[in-house]
Amino acid sequence: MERIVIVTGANSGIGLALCERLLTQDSALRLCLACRNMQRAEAARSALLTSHPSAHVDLLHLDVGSVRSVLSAAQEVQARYSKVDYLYLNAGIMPNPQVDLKTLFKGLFSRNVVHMFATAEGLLTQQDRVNSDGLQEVFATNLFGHFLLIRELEPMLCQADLTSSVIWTSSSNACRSAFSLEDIQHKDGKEPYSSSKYASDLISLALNRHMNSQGLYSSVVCPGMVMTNLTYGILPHFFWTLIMPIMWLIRLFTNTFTITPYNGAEALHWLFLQKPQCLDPRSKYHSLTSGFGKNYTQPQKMDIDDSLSEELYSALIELEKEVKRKL
Ligand SMILES: NC(=O)C1=CN([C@@H]2O[C@H](COP(=O)(O)OP(=O)(O)OC[C@H]3O[C@@H](n4cnc5c(N)ncnc54)[C@H](OP(=O)(O)O)[C@@H]3O)[C@@H](O)[C@H]2O)C=CC1
Ligand SMILES: CC(C)CCC[C@@H](C)[C@H]1CC[C@H]2C3=C(CC[C@]12C)[C@@]1(C)CCC(=O)C[C@@H]1CC3
Repeated sequence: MERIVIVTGANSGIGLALCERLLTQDSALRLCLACRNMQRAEAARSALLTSHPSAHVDLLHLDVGSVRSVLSAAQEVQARYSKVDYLYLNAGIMPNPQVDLKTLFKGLFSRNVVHMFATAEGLLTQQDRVNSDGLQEVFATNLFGHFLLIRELEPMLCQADLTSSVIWTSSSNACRSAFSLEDIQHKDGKEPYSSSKYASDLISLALNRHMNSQGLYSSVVCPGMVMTNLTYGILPHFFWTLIMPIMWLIRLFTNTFTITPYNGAEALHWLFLQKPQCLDPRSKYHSLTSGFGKNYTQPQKMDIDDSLSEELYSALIELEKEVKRKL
């Protein structure tokens, strides 16, 4: 039977590289690029069809940061397909990032240097804003829109005698200290990105608890440090060009500098090949690249607990009711 794969944020970076890899793996699958900008989506589709002329590539308009858009995209999916086998929740933003240069230079000469380059913990802040649904934009895009999408697609993901995989592109920057149950949208802090990624780790665990019995399995991935539009937004372009040789050098000391979108998509691709029932709901699957350029996937236990994940799950269900009431 034809497998249906939906990828959010598929028009660039890791999402687009994943699409390329999936089509190389299985040219018979039906790939749906779920994007907010249809011009960019069309360009991505053309690029994919150039390398895979007989592939089935559909486009879906989806702005994950907008409740209305998520609801209508979910309806469109139900009208087009009879089921969804893989749902890659990959779209993400990091608006107005700022690097704390003092922490960076201190870190460079400390024992924590490898950890700092791997996670950027304490190194990055962002300026968030409220979107037209009255939600914090980073939370709405990176977490809540995707959560709503899963909820709306439940009948498509939970089919009798079939399993489905929901795969979140999380991050090594997901940090427990950035997340608070009292402020799930991270209105009051300066690390909304880190908070939203930690929340996705928690939600994945809760989804497994609630949905495994219906055939839905959720996993989280860390693609490593990848050069994409998102990372190019952190420092000026010329600076990245200047330090690029240093980046390749850093790879000799940490396997988390995957650098290219192709390498970053390694774990996302690897999960496509696994039986979802055999995966560990408490592990994050990391894309890693060795100093010699060899790609591999490694699971690492996450710093998450059941009660926190359950409380966040309930909070999101409540928020879902609230936003739907307001429509
Ligand atoms: N690059 C890195 O080092 C790392 C990235 N990640 C995560 O990987 C994922 C992919 O990012 P990456 O490839 O790096 O960066 P890109 O900016 O290249 O890709 C992000 C994608 O998400 C899309 N997107 C953003 N907002 C929305 C929205 N509201 N609705 C629909 N699509 C949206 C973008 O579309 P558009 O082109 O229209 O903006 C784009 O296609 C993100 O979740 C990111 O957090 C995690 C760890 C490390
Ligand atoms: C080479 C150095 C002299 C300068 C680079 C320092 C920082 C800009 C980077 C060090 C670790 C990086 C990192 C990310 C962004 C760029 C760094 C902070 C991410 C936060 C990008 C998005 C993620 O989800 C995780 C990445 C972790 C590592």
